[in-house]
This record gives sequence, C-alpha cells and structure tokens, in this order.
Amino acid sequence: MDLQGILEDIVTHVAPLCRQGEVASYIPSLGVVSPDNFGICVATADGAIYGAGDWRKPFSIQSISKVFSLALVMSYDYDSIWKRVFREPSGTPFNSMIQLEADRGIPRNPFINAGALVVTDRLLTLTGDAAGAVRGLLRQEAGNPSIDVDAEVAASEADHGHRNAAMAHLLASYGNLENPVEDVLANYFAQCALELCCEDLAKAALFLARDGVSAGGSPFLQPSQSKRVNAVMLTCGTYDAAGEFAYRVGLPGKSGVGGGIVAVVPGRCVVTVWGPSLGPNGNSVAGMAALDEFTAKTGWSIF
Ligand SMILES: NC(=O)CC[C@H](N)C(=O)O
Repeated sequence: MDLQGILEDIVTHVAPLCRQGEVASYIPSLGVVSPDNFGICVATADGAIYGAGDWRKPFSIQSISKVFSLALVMSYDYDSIWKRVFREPSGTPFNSMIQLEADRGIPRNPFINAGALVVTDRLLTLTGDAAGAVRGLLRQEAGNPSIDVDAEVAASEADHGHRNAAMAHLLASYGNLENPVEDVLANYFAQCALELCCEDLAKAALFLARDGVSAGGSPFLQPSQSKRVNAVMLTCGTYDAAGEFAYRVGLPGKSGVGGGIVAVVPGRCVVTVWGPSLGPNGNSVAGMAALDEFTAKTGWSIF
C-alpha cells in the first residue's frame, strides 16, 4: 500500500475544509493560530514514519494530554483511579459540569475536563509534578527532549479558566481532590499547553498500538491496560461526538481544542492529524474528515 501517497491525497482533499468551523478562541492564545494549517502523520508499530502537510509544525495538544496522564496514572496504580472517575460516555461537551453534581462529584469519564482534573490530581500525588510527568513521557516516547509547555498558552488558559476552576472546586467539595485546587489547575493547564507536532505525537502514542510496549521496548502499560485506554478513547475520546467519530472513523481517538486528533489502529499504527478549525463538539473538522478518508482507503479500522 502506498501510505505516503494516501496521506498526500488526504492533505489535498481536506484543504477546502480547513476553513469550516472555528478556531478555539475561549483560550485567547489558541485563537491566533491559522486555520489553514493541516498535517497528518502515521507512525507504524514497526517504526516507519509517514507524513504530509504541516506534520512537523508544533501545536497545542490540549485534551490529547489526557490520554497520557491517564496512562501514567494506570502505570503506577493499575486501576484504582476508577474509584474516583467513571468510564461511561457523557454525551455532553468536554467542559460540561451538569452531571457532576448529580453524580456526587464522580466525573463520567477521564476525558471530559472534570475527569481529567481528577486524573491530574492523582498524578500530582503520585509524582509531585503531574505536568512534568506527562512532558517526560512525551519526550521519552517521541525521542525529542525539546518537547515543552507553551507557557503563554498555559497562562492564557489560567486567565480564562473560570469553568475549570469551578469544576475543581466542586470536585473538592465532594472530597474528590487530594491536592489544593490551585495546584491541580496549574498542572492541568500546563499539560494541556504542551506543544508537539503530528510526528512527535504519533511516536509518543505508539505504545497504545503496541499493547503498552514503550519506544524503548519495555512494557509501559500491561496489554490489558492498553486495551482499556483504547476502549475509553473509543467511547469517550471525542465527547458528545464519540458516536459520530466511531461511525465515521472506526478507531479509538482523542481530540483536543488545539485541533489535533490522535487515532490508534491497535497492532498496526498511530495516525495523528492537526487542523485548528473545530466543529460544534470541539473536534477538528478537517481532522475528522482526514481520518474518515484514511480508514476508508486503508481499511484499517477496528471494525
Ligand atoms: N477539549 C479540550 O481540548 C479542552 C482542553 C482545555 N485545556 C480546557 O480545559 O478547556
């Protein structure tokens, strides 16, 4: 199969979609990114890399960081995190808190913001530096020591972070935070503001296509844990569009409001896309279309 040719065709086909939807501007520093960027990369389980478009331009990974914080917590704790967060699709936007009170402070899943705050809190207890732990994992798996937090994006989110702060306080009121609200928020904003390109992100997530085996060849997650992270990505990774994503793409995936999406083909590869303009559910319009075309052309879906 001519993977490189498929990626180049996809870049051409999705270009007209790059201006559909809107670049996230509720975090002002994200709003300045041009919607005309589009990149795609495939990293295969046996080490080959293919890329097209803006696949080497760094972008803010935002909620994609939630996959890595969850994987890290599971690597330390096996599965005790599930006492503090459910693993059911919420059917609500990523920043919704409507269910949090009804569910007495237990977030529906680790990929909506409320659940991710709980995971970051646990990682902070386990490591003393949750954002640093996520950064360390990304650097190690991508083999790129220059991966870092964009401090301006983190500060921009903190300045406009009333909703996440409200959620963190509600979690704390139910006794579902172990650390001070301010520390959890600072770590969460920093992990979301990590900057990576499609290539680094595809390499960093490859353990999810390799039954938990890290880039260095040692087990990072157990195979059953890797399966579980993928399962939660499939059911919850794109929020209230998880059904649509599964229908169109047919892969576990995780999006971020920076316009990135990571999708995993277990046993075979990771595909990353980046197009900053988002649809109504906070997922990249061009990115979704690209992944739809990718699985249609390659036949690489889990279904
Ligand atoms: N969906 C996302 O990427 C949201 C992440 C963003 N940092 C927020 O908390 O709002």
